[in-house]
Amino acid sequence: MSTGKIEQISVVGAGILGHSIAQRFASEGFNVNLYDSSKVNLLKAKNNIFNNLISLSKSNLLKSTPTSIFKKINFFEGLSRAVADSNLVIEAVTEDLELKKIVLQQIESAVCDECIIASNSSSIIPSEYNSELKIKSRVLGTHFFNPPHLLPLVELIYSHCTSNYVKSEMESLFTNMGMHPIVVYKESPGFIGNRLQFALLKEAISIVQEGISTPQDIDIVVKYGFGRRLSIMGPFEVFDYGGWDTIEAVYPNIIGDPVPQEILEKVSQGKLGVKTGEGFYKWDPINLNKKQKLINDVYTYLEKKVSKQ
Ligand SMILES: NC(=O)c1ccc[n+]([C@@H]2O[C@H](COP(=O)([O-])OP(=O)(O)OC[C@H]3O[C@@H](n4cnc5c(N)ncnc54)[C@H](O)[C@@H]3O)[C@@H](O)[C@H]2O)c1
Ligand SMILES: O=C(O)[C@@H](O)[C@@H](O)[C@H](O)[C@@H](O)CO
Repeated sequence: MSTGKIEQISVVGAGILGHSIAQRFASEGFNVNLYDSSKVNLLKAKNNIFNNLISLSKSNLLKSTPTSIFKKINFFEGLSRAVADSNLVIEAVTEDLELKKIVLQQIESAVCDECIIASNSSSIIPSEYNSELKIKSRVLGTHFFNPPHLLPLVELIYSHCTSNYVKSEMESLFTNMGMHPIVVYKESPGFIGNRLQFALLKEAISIVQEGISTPQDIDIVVKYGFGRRLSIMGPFEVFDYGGWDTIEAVYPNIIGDPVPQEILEKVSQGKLGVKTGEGFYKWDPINLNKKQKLINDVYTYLEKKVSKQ
C-alpha cells in the first residue's frame, strides 16, 4: 500500500508529454511543478493545459473544476526551484540519452535523497539513464502514452537497483489514480507498448515501400478494421475470438516463420479460444455476453462518431 508520501510532484520537460503528465496529476489533486528550459514551450504548455481543461469541462472526466485543477500547477523557469521540494520528479525532456543523463543528474543534485526520480523515455532502459546517478534505487521508468491526461496506461520499468519501496509506492500511486500501471518484467528497449507499436510501424512502412498500399489507406485499414477491436481487446483476446486453429493455419503464410510453440500448444490442447470456451482466456457464457455487449456498444459508438469524419 502507498504510504501516501507522494504529495508534491514535478515534471521536467513541458512538451507533448510533459504538459499532459502534469495535467493528469493535477486532475488527481496533486500539487505539480512544471519546468521547461524553453520559455516558449513552457508558455505553450500553460495554454495547452488550460485549453485541455476547458474542453474537458463538459465531460465527466474532471474530478474538479478546470480552474481549481489549473491552480494546482506551478510553472517554473528554473529546474532546481521546480524540483526542490518534490517527492516525485518525472523527467520528460527530449528523447536523447546523453541529455537525459545530464538532466537526471541536475534533478538528483536538487532533490532530497528520498525523492523518487522517473523518466518518461519511450525506449531507453533505466540502467542506461541512471548510470551517472548516485542513488539508483529511487530511479525507474514511467512510460505514459500520448496523451496521458486521457490514456490511463503507464508502463513501469525497473532496473535491478530499483528498490521494492519505490516499486510499491509507484504501483500504488497509479492504481490509486485509477490508471493501469503495467510492470515490465525485464528491461527491454521500447518496453511492451512501443515494441508492439514499432513492429506495426515497421510493417506499415514495408507495405508502402513494396508498393502495396499508401500511408493513408493503411491508416484506414487500421482505423476501420482491427484498430477498432484494439480499443477494447488486446491481441490475445482478439485471436481467442478468431480461433487459434485458424491462426495456426494462417501464420506461416503471412509471417513465413514456423508457428510459435505457444500457439501449437493451445491447438494441441484443444484450447482454440471462444469456440472451445478457452484459449489464453476462459470464456464462459457470462463473460462472453458482457464482452459482446461492450463490443456492440463501442463499435456502434465509433461507427457513429468516427466513420462520419
Ligand atoms: N511524443 C510521444 O508520443 C511520447 C509518448 C510517450 C513518451 N514520450 C517520451 O517523452 C519524452 C518527451 O517527449 P515529447 O514528445 O514530449 O517531446 P517534446 O519535444 O514535445 O518535449 C520535450 C521538451 O523537453 C524540453 N527540454 C529539452 N531539453 C531540456 C532541458 N535540458 N531541461 C528542461 N527541458 C528540456 C524541450 O524544450 C521540450 O519542450 C521523450 O523521452 C519521449 O520519448 C513521448
Ligand atoms: O504511443 C505513445 O504515446 C508512446 O508509446 C510513445 O512512446 C510513442 O510511441 C513515441 O515514442 C512516438 O510518438
